[in-house]
Amino acid sequence: MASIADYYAGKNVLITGATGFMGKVLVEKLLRSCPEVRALYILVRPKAGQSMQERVSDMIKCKLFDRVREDSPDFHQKIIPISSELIQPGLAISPGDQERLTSCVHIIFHCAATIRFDEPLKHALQLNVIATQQLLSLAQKMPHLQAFIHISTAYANCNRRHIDEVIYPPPVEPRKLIDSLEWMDDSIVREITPRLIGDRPNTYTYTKALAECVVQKESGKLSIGIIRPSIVGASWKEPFPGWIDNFNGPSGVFIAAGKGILRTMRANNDAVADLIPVDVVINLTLAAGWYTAVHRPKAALVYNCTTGGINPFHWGEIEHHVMSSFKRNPLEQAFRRPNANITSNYLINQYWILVSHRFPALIYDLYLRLSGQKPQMMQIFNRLHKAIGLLEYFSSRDWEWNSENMTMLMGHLSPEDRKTFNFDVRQLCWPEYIENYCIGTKKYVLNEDMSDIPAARQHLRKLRNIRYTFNTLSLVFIWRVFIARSQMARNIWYFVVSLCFKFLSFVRASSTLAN
Ligand SMILES: CCCCCCCCCCCCCCCCCCCC(=O)SCCNC(=O)CCNC(=O)[C@H](O)C(C)(C)COP(=O)(O)OP(=O)(O)OC[C@H]1O[C@@H](n2cnc3c(N)ncnc32)[C@H](O)[C@@H]1OP(=O)(O)O
Ligand SMILES: NC(=O)C1=CN([C@@H]2O[C@H](COP(=O)(O)OP(=O)(O)OC[C@H]3O[C@@H](n4cnc5c(N)ncnc54)[C@H](OP(=O)(O)O)[C@@H]3O)[C@@H](O)[C@H]2O)C=CC1
Repeated sequence: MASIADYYAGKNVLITGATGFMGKVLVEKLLRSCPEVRALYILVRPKAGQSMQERVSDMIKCKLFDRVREDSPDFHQKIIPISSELIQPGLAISPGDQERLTSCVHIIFHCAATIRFDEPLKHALQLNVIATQQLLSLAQKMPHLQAFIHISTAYANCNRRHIDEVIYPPPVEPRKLIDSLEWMDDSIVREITPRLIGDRPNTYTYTKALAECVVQKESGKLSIGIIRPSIVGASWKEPFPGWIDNFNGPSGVFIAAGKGILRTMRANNDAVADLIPVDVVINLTLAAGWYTAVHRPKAALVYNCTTGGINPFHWGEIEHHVMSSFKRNPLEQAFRRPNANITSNYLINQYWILVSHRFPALIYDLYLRLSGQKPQMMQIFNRLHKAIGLLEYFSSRDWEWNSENMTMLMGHLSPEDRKTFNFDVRQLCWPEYIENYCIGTKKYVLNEDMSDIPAARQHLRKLRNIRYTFNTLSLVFIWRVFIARSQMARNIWYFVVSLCFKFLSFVRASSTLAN
């Protein structure tokens, strides 16, 4: 049987979401490990004042593409951007481009989605469900299409504790929901959203579940694979360890903790933290594309792409490794020393929010005001609390995913493909991965230089000294206030001071004797 790279040789691949986190890694890996692939058609929209072409040129200049640039400097010639806005009718693809795509595409990877947890339902539905439906309609017009790979999420069915590699019945018939929301005012939709999403935490997981059903409906006509990654994190090995370019999922939490801003968060120490490196997800995705095209399974195959059942790691362990990693490799200009704790107790968390978030923010904003600057810390904390509040659902619960199809797929790969498209997470060493992840957030998300680490360490020492001074002054202040008011407090104070003197005299005497 053809190897994965042999299969992709001469193939035209269509990718949505190629400018996103996972899409970029997919494009890079395809070009690097399947150098004979004919062309990658990527659906891109103009954004933030940049044309489609400008966005793609910026994308391929990024560090992620350094390795493929070295191997084949002309790699960009294989990337063919197609203008498309996925929430428009017909995906806003011009008739000429539609014809071009339908006549040549062999395989589709559908990565585009809105992954925001606070997305209004109508928009999430338009992008995650209706656009998927439109892409499937386009796919059906492609005579050479061999596989349609849809990227879902392991949390599409997070209202269940045990999740098999099956498509569960939808919470509502997608067509009915689409028809009803079409005529509804945004304010009405906002009001009924909690009722509609029911026991799911947000519109993202809800619409991703609906999208799976939409995809399943076409599985009689197309060869389909559905990839369900859990929490996608920085790369494990490829193209280099620790590559990450966004604040999503745990990355923003790690950075906020590394900067000393985040000191407390609600999470269950003993719950499995189902992180999965992005390169593992992409390797599995490419292998699933190959398998789907070669074996043409009759029903859509679902791949739960998770680590918890194979190589579990827990939030408590993550906390420990993140904190120690940022102490070894500190971020620049930290607000406080990194020292975050997770707790599952609501009240304890609220207490620490008050003491370790709100109080320091208040003092710092006061300092900014007094020095003629604009206060900003309270605002930063308000945004952080909003983001953390949306993530807590996932860090406080445990799920069990069955990942038999991942194992089955691995069994079908040749020894060579198993190395090139490695998704065997049994080999993942978590402490090393977390260390590289934290360094990756520093280097690639915050663009900080590793050569500045000594200065960052010096800054942490300065912060420690400020804390010691502040604590000492506070203690003295509190005692002085008490001493002025109560005889008993005064007695205790004199007792403590005399004890300290006695201890000091004892130390001095014993050091004189020793000399
Ligand atoms: C105590 C510490 C120890 C560490 C151990 C414990 C760690 C526990 C971590 C728990 C993490 C659990 C994560 C679970 C996720 C599972 C989900 C399932 C997986 C998926 O299928 S999808 C991927 C996940 N999706 C997301 O993560 C998206 C979530 N984000 C949002 O919904 C929105 O961004 C949010 C949070 C509502 C904020 O919206 P808004 O205020 O409108 O801000 P913007 O998004 O426009 O961003 C503005 C600006 O801020 C940057 N940003 C975004 N998030 C953060 C952040 N968390 N920290 C810092 N900065 C952030 C963003 O990049 C923007 O910057 P610009 O420069 O572009 O303006
Ligand atoms: N990140 C994670 O932890 C996980 C992600 N997933 C799934 O993986 C897939 C990729 O996620 P990820 O890469 O992290 O997401 P990103 O947000 O990084 O990327 C989303 C992509 O979709 C594109 N897109 C969004 N809206 C439109 C639109 N209206 N028209 C055209 N393109 C659009 C974006 O384009 P643009 O650059 O123009 O905005 C971008 O390329 C998603 O399906 C997600 O559900 C699953 C599990 C976990």
